[in-house]
Amino acid sequence: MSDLLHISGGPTKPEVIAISLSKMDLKDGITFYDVGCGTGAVSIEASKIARGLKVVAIDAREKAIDVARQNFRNFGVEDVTLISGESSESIDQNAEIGTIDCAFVGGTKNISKVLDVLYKKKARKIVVNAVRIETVVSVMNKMKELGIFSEVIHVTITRGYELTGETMFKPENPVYIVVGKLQNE
Ligand SMILES: C[S@@+](CC[C@H](N)C(=O)[O-])C[C@H]1O[C@@H](n2cnc3c(N)ncnc32)[C@H](O)[C@@H]1O
Repeated sequence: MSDLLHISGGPTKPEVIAISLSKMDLKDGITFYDVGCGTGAVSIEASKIARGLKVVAIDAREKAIDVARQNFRNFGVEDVTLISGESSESIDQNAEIGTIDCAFVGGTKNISKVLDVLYKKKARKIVVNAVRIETVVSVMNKMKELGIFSEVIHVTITRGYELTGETMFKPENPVYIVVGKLQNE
């Protein structure tokens, strides 16, 4: 198996991906949006959970799209549409977008507009990762305004590493996971 190609800002830590995806109830054949996909690591893990996942991966950085494309090829993610652009505009303008079952939002620029557009497209489950407290508060407030706020989780990971033949632990930056779902979910 190839190593995942990295890019600045990514990949999302595997433990954070695991918790985020556990909130989505992924099932075979559903449509999964990776908003601010970076390396594509989240879509790759989601594809391991649900066979036949239809992935739509969006990033505003051309470099991220190139890296994600290579990672998808290397990890055998086949049913994937890559979109280069600002996600609030790309999702809104893409007339072909049908159902959005689950959306993972790892890139929070213009987050209020992104949430508006995901709500407009009736995304059933939305999971946002954020690291800045101001972003967390605005995501929570926006989800409450839309009537979709479900829960917020603060995740800290402390990873062991070897030091002089023994084991020390080093904390990584905390991540907040904000979950939104449509009322009937
Ligand atoms: C923290 S990185 C995402 C990491 C990714 N989940 C991974 O595992 O590699 C955030 C990414 O979101 C993108 N991004 C942020 N806001 C965006 C937006 N509104 N539309 C499209 N891409 C966005 C950035 O270009 C960046 O590549």
